[in-house]
Parts: sequence; structure tokens; C-alpha cells
Amino acid sequence: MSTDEATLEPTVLLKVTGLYKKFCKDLTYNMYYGIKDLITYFFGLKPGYSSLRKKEFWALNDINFNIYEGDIVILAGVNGSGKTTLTRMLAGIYETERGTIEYHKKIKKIISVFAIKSGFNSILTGRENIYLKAAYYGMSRKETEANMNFIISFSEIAPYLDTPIGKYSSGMKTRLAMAIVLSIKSDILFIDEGFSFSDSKFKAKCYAFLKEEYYNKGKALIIATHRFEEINDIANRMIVLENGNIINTTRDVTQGIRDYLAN
Ligand SMILES: Nc1ncnc2c1ncn2[C@@H]1O[C@H](COP(=O)(O)OP(=O)(O)OP(=O)(O)O)[C@@H](O)[C@H]1O
Repeated sequence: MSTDEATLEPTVLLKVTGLYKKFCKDLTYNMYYGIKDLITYFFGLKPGYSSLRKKEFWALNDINFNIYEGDIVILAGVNGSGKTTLTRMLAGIYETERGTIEYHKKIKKIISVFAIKSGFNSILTGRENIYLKAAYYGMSRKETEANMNFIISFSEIAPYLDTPIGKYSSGMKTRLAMAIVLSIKSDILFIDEGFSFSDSKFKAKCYAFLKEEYYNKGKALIIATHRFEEINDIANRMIVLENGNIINTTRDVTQGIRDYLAN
């Protein structure tokens, strides 16, 4: 391969190697293992993560994949297949016990969105909630103020900005929440079953923005969803999970969705 060809390789933003996560199905056993593991840590040892104990199961079982610049990934799988667990591990919410998750050094900000409309306080106004929600995503007051015009104009809720959010319709809350998320310049954005759009014009605006921000600018967006028709137009990759295993990964998203729905 010539040097020119080599430079055409897209940069790996995220490399996942041999990732496992186990959970326990039984609360009593779970508490017992928790105490046992704590004692093990106390004596400076690490609990063994390579085998399953009674009532445990692999929620993620030897997961390996790369995320490249410009990837817009649908993370698919039936209920309980491991999408949320994987998203939480990638976002650093769950500790990595076995396997590695490596981010490229240019990755400075990662945002993970779980239940996009949660976290609003219904007695506070839209404007106050912008500060609240932005703080949840790690934004300072100054950064939020710098993004305020964008949030107001993107969400198109200016006339209601000083109205308590409890008076907003569900769609208005989605608009505001989405505008806050989109105002934050992250290098990788994870969305777990985030939103359902009732307004197709606003949906098209959001997807156009996501494509511009994450595909055209060489960042990455990973969306765990069951609503393929919503994201199909902008996604360029699909990863399918089943019982904690990756059973398909493809760049032919249309065919990937067809195969997924047929099986
Ligand atoms: N904290 C936990 N303790 C025990 N088991 C858990 C825990 N979190 C998830 N699980 C189990 O791990 C498996 C994977 O769950 P996960 O939430 O990742 O699935 P999912 O693909 O996101 O499902 P859905 O489409 O319903 O959101 C399921 O069997 C679930 O019951």
C-alpha cells in the first residue's frame, strides 16, 4: 500500500476489544457477590471476571468493534440484547471489568443521552431548565450562555421560554431537550432510545444537523434504537446485538435492517 492510500484510512475514534459485562439475575446472590468482591478489593486483590458464578450471565460477551470518523451507527437488537449496557460502558457509566475501550487522543468530549426528556424540572421555566439540563451534560453557565441563542432558535420555543416547563407539550420538551444536546459540541454522541418525534419537519432538521455535525465533521454518532425508519437516512453503519453478542455489523444499512427484521 502506498503512503497516500494509507492516509486514506479513516481514523479509529473508538476501539473496543474483548469487552465483557456480567450481571446477576438474583438480588440475594448479587448482594453476596458485591460484599465478597469488596472484601477482595480490600485485600488489594481483583475479583476474577473471567468466569460466571451461580445466577450470573454475560450481558456483553466478547464484544469487538471499531468506530471510525464519520460513523453514524444504528445499534440494534431485541429487548435485553445488551444495547444499553454497551452504551453505558462506552460512556464510562459502568466500569470496564474485562476487555478494553480505547478512545483516540483527539476525543475530548463524549455525551451520552439516556431518555432525552428526563431531568427537566416542571416548575422551572424553559430558560431555567436549559441551565439545569446543560449542567447535567457538564456545561458551565458561561458555555450555556454562549449556546443560548442556538438553543432558542433551534428549538423554536422562544415565546414559551419563560413559561414553566410543566406547561409544555411533550413535543415542546423534545424540541428543547434536543436543542440543548445539539448545542454541545461533542466528539462522540451516544443516544440510547432517545426520542420520538411527533413533528416530521423538526425531525428532518435534527437529522440534517446530526449528519452535518457527526458525519461531515468526522465525528461519531451511535444510536441504540428500535425506530430504524427514523435514522435510516443518515446512518452509514449498523451493529446488531443478540444476547450480548454482536451477530452482524454492516455498512449496507438498508440490507442490514431488512435482514434484521426478517429474522
Ligand atoms: N443492573 C442490572 N442488573 C442485572 N441485570 C441487568 C442490569 N442491567 C441490565 N441487565 C440485564 O442485562 C441484559 C441486557 O440489558 P440491556 O438493558 O442492556 O438491554 P437492551 O438491549 O438495552 O434492551 P431494551 O431494548 O429493552 O432497552 C438484560 O437481560 C437485562 O435484564
